[in-house]
Amino acid sequence: MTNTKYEFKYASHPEDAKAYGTDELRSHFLLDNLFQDDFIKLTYSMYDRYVVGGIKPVNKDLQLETIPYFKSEFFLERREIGIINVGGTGTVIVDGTPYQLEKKEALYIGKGIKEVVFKADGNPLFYINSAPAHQSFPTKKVGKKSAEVIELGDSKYANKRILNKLIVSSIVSTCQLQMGITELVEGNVWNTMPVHTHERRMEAYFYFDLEAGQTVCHFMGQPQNTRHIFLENNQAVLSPEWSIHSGAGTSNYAFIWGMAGENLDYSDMDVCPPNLMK
Ligand SMILES: O=C(O)C(=O)C[C@H](O)C(=O)CO
Ligand SMILES: [Zn+2]
Repeated sequence: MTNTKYEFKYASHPEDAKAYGTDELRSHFLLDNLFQDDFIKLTYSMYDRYVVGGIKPVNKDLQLETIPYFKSEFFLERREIGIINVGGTGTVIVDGTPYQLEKKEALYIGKGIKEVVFKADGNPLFYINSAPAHQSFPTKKVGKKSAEVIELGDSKYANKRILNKLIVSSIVSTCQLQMGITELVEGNVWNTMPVHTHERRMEAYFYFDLEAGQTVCHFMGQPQNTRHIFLENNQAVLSPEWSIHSGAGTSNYAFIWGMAGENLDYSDMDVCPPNLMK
C-alpha cells in the first residue's frame, strides 16, 4: 500500500492571478497539511516542475516512492531532492547509508539514488523540495556548522534576520536546487524586505517555528500589484517567477526558502524599493 499522498498545481499567468480572490489565491498557491502521521505528502507544481512535500514518520519508516506524474520507476530517477528536518532529530537512510539530521540540518540527494527511507524514530518532520535533474551529484549532509550564515536587515525596520544558506552552489553541487533557512530575530517581523523577484527562478516558502495563535501575512504578486495570503505554522506557499515573496508576522518565525530554475546564483534578484510597491 502506498504511503504517499500527492496533488497537482498548475502554474498561473500574472494577468489571471490579478483577478484571484482569497479562495483562488489559497487554492492555487497555498500548500497545507504537509505533515500527516505516517504519510509522505507531495505537491507537484508546474513552476519548474518543483515538488514540495512533508514527511512525518511516526509508527513506521517511510520509503520515498515515485508518483504517477513522474512516470518514473523511482522518485530520483530524473530528479534531485533537498531535505530539511524541522522536528526532532531524525534519520534518513540513503541506499543503506544512514544520515542523522538534527532540527534545521539539511541533506541533498542526487539523481539516480534508488532507496531513500525516513526512519520513524525521534519525531522528525522532514520538509522536502525536489526539482528535475540532468546529472548525478553526491549525497551531502549540510550540518549547522557548514551553513553559510548572513545577517540581514535592521531592527529599526523590523526586518533583522539570520539567513542560513544550506543547499547552495558554494556548499553542495546540485543541478537546480537551492535551499536554506531564514530566522527572524525576536521583535522583528518582516522577511525579504525590500522585496525582489527573479524571473529566472521560482521559489517556495515554508513557514515554521511560529508561536501558537500567531500568523504570517505572506505577500505575493508583481511588485506593483500585490496580494496577500495568511499562513499558519508549517504551511508553505508557491512563489511564481513573476512574484515577490515576502512576509510580515504577528511575531517572529523562521522559514525555509527553496528555488529552482535557470541559474544557481543566489544573489540574482531584481529588488524593488519598499516605497515603489503597490
Ligand atoms: O529573508 C530573506 O531575505 C530571504 O530569506 C530571501 C530568500 O532567501 C529569497 O527570496 C532568495 O531568493
Ligand atoms: Zn527570492
